[in-house]
Amino acid sequence: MNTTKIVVTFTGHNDDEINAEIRAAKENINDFDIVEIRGDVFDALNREDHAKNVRSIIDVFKPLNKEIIYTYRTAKEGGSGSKTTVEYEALLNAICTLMDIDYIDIEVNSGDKIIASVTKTAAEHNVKRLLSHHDFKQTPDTDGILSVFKKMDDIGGELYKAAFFPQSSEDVDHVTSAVEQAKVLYGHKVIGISMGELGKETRTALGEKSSALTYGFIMRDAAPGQIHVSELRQKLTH
Ligand SMILES: O=C1C[C@@](O)(C(=O)O)C[C@@H](O)[C@@H]1O
Repeated sequence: MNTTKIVVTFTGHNDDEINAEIRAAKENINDFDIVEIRGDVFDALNREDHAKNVRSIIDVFKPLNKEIIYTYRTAKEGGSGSKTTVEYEALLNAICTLMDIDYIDIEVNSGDKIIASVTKTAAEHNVKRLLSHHDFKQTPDTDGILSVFKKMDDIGGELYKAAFFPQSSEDVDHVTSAVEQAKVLYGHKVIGISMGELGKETRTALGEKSSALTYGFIMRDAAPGQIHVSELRQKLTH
């Protein structure tokens, strides 16, 4: 049986875009299990408006039994977030404290101090940790990817996600074999993504090579190679 959960990534910047995404997601309600809110797209907004947008998405989808991931993807890791490390830490702590979310995405390269601080706040508010690592330029070999998952396991969290950009089909294979081996070591908490056209197969992998989560879009892709959630559901069901 396939156990990969489908995440829909929301990237709307303003009320109109967010409402359009909410409408489209409600029309495809069976095609995803989790909503990812990308807080970095609200970077131009003040704190109140950022919070209002996050809450407006949570308020629709929690009652519909969808889990929520809050992600603030920094520019260093391919997002549009330009907050300083101090602001990043404060934002993640505030979100864990104030919002009814299930998972907080923590970039493992953000440093021990931030990870420890967000870990403490997340535990106090029953929020699970999704540790993440992204490289939009290249892909290490299988051992290199396994060392990223090992670092995550040394820190500890409920989900470990690593996303890389492939230059060749061998790079894609490095991701799938690392996922397969990391699952043996750490269980069904590993997510491996090879981005772009070349890596699309990693988003619909089944069986031993499957990830705990796969990320897709409802209106527009949030990362190269993302697939519409309806296609993900179809591919993962058949
Ligand atoms: O890390 C990930 C995965 C992702 O980058 C992707 O390739 O689908 C999309 C992001 O929104 C998410 O936080």
